[in-house]
Amino acid sequence: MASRPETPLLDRVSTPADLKRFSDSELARLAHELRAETIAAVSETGGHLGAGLGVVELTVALHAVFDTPRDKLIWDVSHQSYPHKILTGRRDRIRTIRQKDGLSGFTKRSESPYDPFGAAHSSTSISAALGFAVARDLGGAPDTGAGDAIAVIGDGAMSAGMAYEAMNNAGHLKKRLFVILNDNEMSIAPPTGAMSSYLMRLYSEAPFHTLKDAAKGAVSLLPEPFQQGAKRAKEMIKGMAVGGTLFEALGFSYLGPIDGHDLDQLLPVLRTVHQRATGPVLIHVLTKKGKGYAPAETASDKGHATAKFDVVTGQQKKAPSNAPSYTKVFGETLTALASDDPRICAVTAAMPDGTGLNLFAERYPSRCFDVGIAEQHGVTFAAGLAAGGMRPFCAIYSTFLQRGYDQVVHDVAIQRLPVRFAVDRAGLVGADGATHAGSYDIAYLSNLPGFTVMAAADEAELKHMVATAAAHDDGPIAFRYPRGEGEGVEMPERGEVLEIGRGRMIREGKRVAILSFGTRLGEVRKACETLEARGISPTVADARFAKPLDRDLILRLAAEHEALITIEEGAVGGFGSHVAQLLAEEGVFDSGLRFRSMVLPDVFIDQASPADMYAVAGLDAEKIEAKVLSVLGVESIGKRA
Ligand SMILES: Cc1ncc(C[n+]2csc(CCOP(=O)(O)OP(=O)(O)O)c2C)c(N)n1
Ligand SMILES: CC(=O)[C@@H](O)[C@H](O)COP(=O)(O)O
Ligand SMILES: [Mg+2]
Repeated sequence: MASRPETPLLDRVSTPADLKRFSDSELARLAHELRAETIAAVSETGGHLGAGLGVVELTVALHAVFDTPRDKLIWDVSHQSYPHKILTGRRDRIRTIRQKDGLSGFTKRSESPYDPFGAAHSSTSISAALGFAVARDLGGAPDTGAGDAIAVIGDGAMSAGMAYEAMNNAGHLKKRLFVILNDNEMSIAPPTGAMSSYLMRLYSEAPFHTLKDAAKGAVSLLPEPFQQGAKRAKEMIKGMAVGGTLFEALGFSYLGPIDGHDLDQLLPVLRTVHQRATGPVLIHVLTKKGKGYAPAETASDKGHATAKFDVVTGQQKKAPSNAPSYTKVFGETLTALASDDPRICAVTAAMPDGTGLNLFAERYPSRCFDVGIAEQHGVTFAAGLAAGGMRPFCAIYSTFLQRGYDQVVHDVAIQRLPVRFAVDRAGLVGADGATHAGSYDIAYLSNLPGFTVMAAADEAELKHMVATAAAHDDGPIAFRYPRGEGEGVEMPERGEVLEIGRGRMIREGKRVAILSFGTRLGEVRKACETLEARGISPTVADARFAKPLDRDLILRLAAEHEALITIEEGAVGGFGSHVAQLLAEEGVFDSGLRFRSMVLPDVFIDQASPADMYAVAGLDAEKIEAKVLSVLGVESIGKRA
C-alpha cells in the first residue's frame, strides 16, 4: 500500500510562532519547501530572486529562535525578504508582489507587523535596529515589552558609510543588538573595495584564531551551553574567528564565519547568543546568492533580479522591443565620446550594469570607478576628479542620488565644479515603487545656483545631452532620463552639443501652449491628437532645460497664448515652479495668463506598471487632454453630449 504523502510543513505555518513547534530536522525540511515556494512564486511574478534564495535557512533560523514581531527583524535593502514574507502570513499574497495593489517588493511597515522598518535603499538596518534597541531600553514600547533588535545586512550594503556610522554608535552605546552580516561575496555586481577583500580574508584564513584566542572576545559571552545543539555550537565556536576583527574594534562581539545554509550551525549559534548576549554582537554568516536554483547560482548577477521565468529551464520571459534602453544609449554614447577625450571618466555606486557603465568599464577600465554602495563618497570623489582636471560623469539613479545630496551642494555646486550627473531612473519606475521613484531630482538640483539641469524627451535627445554635458566645463550639469526603453526614434550618428538654456518647438498651435520637460512629451503628443479631433490645436515645446530656463521661449509662449501648461515627471518645486517664478517676476500673470503646472501629486505612489503609476499621478495623455480642456473652459470628454 502506498504511503500517504506528508503534508508540507509550510502549509502548517501561518505565523512564525508555528516554527517553534518544529524539530531542527523539520526546520531543515521547512527551509527546503520555503526555497521551492520562493522560486515558484518569483517565476510567476518576476522580482528579486537571488538574495532571497541565499537567506532561506537564515530566515527560518531567525524566526525559529527569535520572537517576531516582538523582536524586531530588520532586513537591509529588504530585496531578500520574500521568504520572510512567506513565513509571516503573506504566503497567500506572495504572487501579487511588486504589482499594483499587491505586496511590496520590500519590507513595509504598513504591510505587516513583521516588517518593523521599511527599506529599499541600502545600509540603513543597523541604525534602525540600534534605534529600536535604545527605544526598548528607554521604555518606548511598554505594551509589547522589551524585544530584541536584529539587523540582517549584506556584504554589499556593508560598503556604505552609514553602516559604520551605526556600528560606531552601537559599539559606544553597548546595547544588546544583533547584526547578521550576510556575506555572499556579491552586491548586484561583484563587490569592489578594500572592505570586501577584508571580509574575504576573514574567512579564507579561518579558523585563524586558536582555541586560546577563543577564550577571549565573543566567546566570553557564551556560557556552558545547556540547550539543544549547544554542544555543537561550542565545538564550532572554537573554530571561529573571534577577537581582533574590525568589528571588535568597533565594540561588537564578533562570531563567525559560519555556514549560513547549515541549520546545524545557524540554530545553535543563534540560540546561544539569544540566550546570553548583553551587548552588540555581529555574526558573520557565509551564504551563496541564488542558492539552490542552478540558473540563479550560475547567472552573472546570481539571479539578483529577474523577469518571470520558466522554472525548469530558467529561461526568462521578456517582451521583445526594438527601442534601445535609455541606459544603453547613455553607456554607448559616453563610451564613444571617451575615445576622443581622455579626460572623460565615470563613477558608479555599485550599479555598473544598471547605469550602463559596464559598457564604458569594458573599454576603459582605468577610467571607470565602482565605489561600492557609497553615493556620498561617489559624488565627492567625482568633485575631486573634476577639481583635478578630469571630466567625471557621475551616474547615479535619481533616488540614490538623494543620499549624496549634501555632497552635491557642498562639494560640487558651491565650488562650481564641472561634475556631470547622469541621473537615470528619473520619474516613476514601476515595480520597485515609491522608494525607487525618481521624483525629486528636478527640484533638488534646479534650486542650486550655477547648476545646469536637462531632461531628455527621447533617446536621441539623451545622446545630445551626453555630448552637451561632456563639453560643459562651466559648473555642474545634470541630465535625467527614465528607466526602460526609448521612444523608438531615429538615432543621430553623433550627439550634438546643445545650446545651454534653449528649448525647442515641437508644433505651433493656438490658444494653449504645453511646455514639456522630459519624456511626458510622448503623452503630450498623444493628447494633441485627440484634441485636434475636437478642433483644439495646442502649441507644444520641449523645454530641454529646467535650469537655466529658456526665458525667450517661455515668455513668447505666454504672450502668444491664453494658457500655458507645464508638465514634468517630478514633484512640485521643480520645472513648473521655476517657470511660475519667472512668469511672476515678469508680471505675466498680471496680464491674465492662465497657467497650470502638471507635476507628481503630493503622495508616495505604490508600485504598479509605470503607465499605471502615471495614470494615478494624473500625468497621462487623458489627464493632459482634460487639463487643456479645463484651462480653456471647454467641457471634458466625459461631459460631452
Ligand atoms: C543607497 C542604495 N544604493 C544602491 C542600491 C541598489 N542596490 C540594491 S541591492 C544592492 C546590492 C546589495 O548587496 P548586498 O547587501 O550584498 O545584498 P545581496 O543582494 O548580495 O544579498 C544594491 C547596490 C540601493 N538599494 N541603495
Ligand atoms: C533592490 C534595488 O535597489 C535594486 O535591485 C533595484 O531594484 C534595481 O532597479 P533597476 O531594475 O531599475 O535597476
Ligand atoms: Mg551580498
